[in-house]
Amino acid sequence: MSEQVFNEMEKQGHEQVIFNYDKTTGLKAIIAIHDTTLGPALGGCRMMDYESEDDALADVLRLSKGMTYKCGVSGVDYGGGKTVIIGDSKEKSEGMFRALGRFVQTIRGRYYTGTDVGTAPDDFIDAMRETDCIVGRPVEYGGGGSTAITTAYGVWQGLKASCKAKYGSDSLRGKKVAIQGLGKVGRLLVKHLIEDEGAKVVATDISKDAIHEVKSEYSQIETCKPDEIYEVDCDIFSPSALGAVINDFTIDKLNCDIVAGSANNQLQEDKHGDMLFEKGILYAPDYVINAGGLIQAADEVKEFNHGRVMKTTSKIYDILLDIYKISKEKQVPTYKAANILVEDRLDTVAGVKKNFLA
Ligand SMILES: NC(=O)c1ccc[n+]([C@@H]2O[C@H](COP(=O)([O-])OP(=O)(O)OC[C@H]3O[C@@H](n4cnc5c(N)ncnc54)[C@H](O)[C@@H]3O)[C@@H](O)[C@H]2O)c1
Repeated sequence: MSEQVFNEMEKQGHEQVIFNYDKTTGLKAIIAIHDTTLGPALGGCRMMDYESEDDALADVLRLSKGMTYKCGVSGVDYGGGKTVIIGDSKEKSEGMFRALGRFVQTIRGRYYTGTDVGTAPDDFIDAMRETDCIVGRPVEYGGGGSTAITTAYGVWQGLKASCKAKYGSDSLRGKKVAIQGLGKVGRLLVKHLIEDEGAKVVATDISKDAIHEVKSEYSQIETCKPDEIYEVDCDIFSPSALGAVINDFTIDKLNCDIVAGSANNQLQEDKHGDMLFEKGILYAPDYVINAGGLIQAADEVKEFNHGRVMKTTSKIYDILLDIYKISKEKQVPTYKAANILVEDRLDTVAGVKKNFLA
């Protein structure tokens, strides 16, 4: 087992993997720190009933590496980390999160964590009793509140940059955007598109209530059935519900010039990013365009400031333009261009840091 772990760490470039077991609560948590070139590692804590410890380890290694790229591209001074708790999220307890807090504290500021799938901001109130290294805190505890506002703002900026790259102008006036999912982020995106841009919106959701609520505010939007959204004749398809929506079954249905939305892991596999590129559909890499929430969480490490968060989030516009430029110059799909941008930043910062002792 340990040989396997080291092989994987070497292959994926991890710095540290910590196995934590608390004998009082039975907490089993793995913390992975991928890369701290840019600063302390940052990444949420996922709680899942993994089928095996190997599955949990594979997940934490994959997710922590992903955080290095997400932090790197967003311009924040943090590296990639992640925690997984092995267990049923219905069986959470104060003790478990206090124990997690104590383990995180032992890493002494090299890693900050917070909520992810299976955990909620309130769980970390217990962890905060034992550690200073918690982000995504409830507002009463110095947190920034819902990240949906920042995320939707960043997605809006990303849509504008994508239009600039594709059509030469960043105006969305008259552009048709097909939105999949009218949840916390999707409905705020509708607001930006209608009120700030004068765009046309076609939207769908599996929840009739969600559609009704958004329609009652913006009667001008069109709606369609959930499985019809891929085929809508539009300028931009904006996934804002689920992952893996760009896949073998949907890709030929797409009738858009741009794919740009908030959902995580939109490409089922990398090859689907290659296919979008070959079809001439501009893809805004998901971890870049949806980085607003991460930027907000990172800001909490110092002292949350809404204005600063929005300012940093607005840079998603320029970052995407840089990625599109690399993609065009090197003739590589945009998801690969984003990785090139991050790796260049890591090399530069590592170089600067080793030049002399500051
Ligand atoms: N909230 C954030 O700050 C944030 C940050 C980064 C990424 N994301 C990602 O953005 C996406 C949206 O986030 P959210 O916070 O709005 O989530 P949410 O749960 O509030 O909303 C998701 C919406 O999608 C709908 N939906 C589910 N399956 C659907 C389907 N098959 N077709 C159409 N609609 C469907 C749901 O009914 C719900 O209304 C998620 O993928 C999330 O992981 C969110």
